[in-house]
Amino acid sequence: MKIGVIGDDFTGSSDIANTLARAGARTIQYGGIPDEAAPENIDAAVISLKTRSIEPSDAVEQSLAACRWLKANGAVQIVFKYCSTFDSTPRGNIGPVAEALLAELDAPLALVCPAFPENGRTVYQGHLFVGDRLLSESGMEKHPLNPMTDPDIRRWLARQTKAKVGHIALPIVRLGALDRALAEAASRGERLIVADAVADEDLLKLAAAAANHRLVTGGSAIAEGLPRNFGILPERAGERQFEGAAGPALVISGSCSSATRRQVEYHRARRPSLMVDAADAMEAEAALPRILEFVAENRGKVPLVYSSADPEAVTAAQERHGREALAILFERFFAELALAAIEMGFRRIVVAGGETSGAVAGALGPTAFEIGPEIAPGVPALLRDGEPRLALALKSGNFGTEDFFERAVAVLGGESL
Ligand SMILES: Nc1ncnc2c1ncn2[C@@H]1O[C@H](COP(=O)(O)OP(=O)(O)O)[C@@H](O)[C@H]1O
Ligand SMILES: O=C(O)[C@@H](O)C(=O)COP(=O)(O)O
Repeated sequence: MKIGVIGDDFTGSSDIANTLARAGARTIQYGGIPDEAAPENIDAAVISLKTRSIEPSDAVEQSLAACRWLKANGAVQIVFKYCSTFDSTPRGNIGPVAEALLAELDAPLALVCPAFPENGRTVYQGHLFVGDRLLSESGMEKHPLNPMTDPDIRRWLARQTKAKVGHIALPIVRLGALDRALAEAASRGERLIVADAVADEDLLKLAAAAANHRLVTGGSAIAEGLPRNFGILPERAGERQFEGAAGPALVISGSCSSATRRQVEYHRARRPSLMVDAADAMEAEAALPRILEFVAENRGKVPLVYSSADPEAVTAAQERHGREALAILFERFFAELALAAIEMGFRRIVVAGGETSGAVAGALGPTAFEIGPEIAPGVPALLRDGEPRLALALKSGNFGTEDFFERAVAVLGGESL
């Protein structure tokens, strides 16, 4: 293995696994730190953690354990994957984890590259944009767990870490003067270097400049250019084949992002759909049988079960029940629902929401996933080739077009779009 990735949530991990596979790297994605050794013939392994919204000290501990497993399995370069909208709070966890990984890898510095131009996330003058809006005016300022209220990534990151934060501006990236800029940053004692990037070409230049870096941090798009540093070329991506899984499909949505709420509306207008509210999540034992009955009745019709709600409803529910307590209850509820549906014979599962996906994937236990075709930018189909064989699409809240759920169900069944 050449590249070892530590992902801070499950959907983000499948996003970067997809990018690496597209770039020609033979990639495997693990749910958690595996018990066994990595296969000999892979180029990249992605360990999906669920560390985005936990205590910083826990996130550091788990990330270091993942880093050690990857190093022990031959990884030459470690990538710390976080969200392209830099999802974190003033306490972390991006800063504390990045700082701990720098120390673990004895690395002088690392790039900080959240930009993901294909999905509209760009960094300019150290500020993160989503489309033509600053991050803090993009809807992310109302995220249920990590409201992103400051678009200046340098300032936001500096609140999270003692490591000195630097910045490389777009003209330096474009002029190809990166080696010198990085050497100067190191001489100033800067350790986490926020890099401007507004197009894929910028990220390719940054990836080339990071060829000898032990640690790279960022969203998935920085990974497009990393395999070629090891002589791995995109042509191999054509070798990917995917049969998918046969069997009924279920869609679960715990994301409250605006893109997911549009997807829920689209699906609701066409397919059987049922909303789960805070009271259901709190009384899961009573609510689950009713919801499973709905799922069973609609087997074969791609039923949707969702808790996605608008920001006002989310805030009201959080004020009543507590933000974290409620998040945990919904996540546990959806994980149980997914397991019960699999027990009932469902074989294609689509989940919207990073934390929600992490909870569902976590309930499947330590698992290795094969990376299938891309359903939407940043979202691959995944296959668990165990007993039973399952096809999954685990979608970041913000990704995908309106009709994502039905597209996903088709791809998971082995159809090409
Ligand atoms: N109706 C709701 N009210 C409050 N919190 C909710 C509601 N529905 C889902 N949640 C919680 O909000 C969080 C959404 O995060 P996540 O699943 O990562 O979605 P995204 O990918 O959009 O960030 C989860 O922890 C989920 O349990
Ligand atoms: O980088 C991204 O935007 C995604 O890969 C990602 O991390 C998604 O996180 P959620 O929106 O919380 O699913």
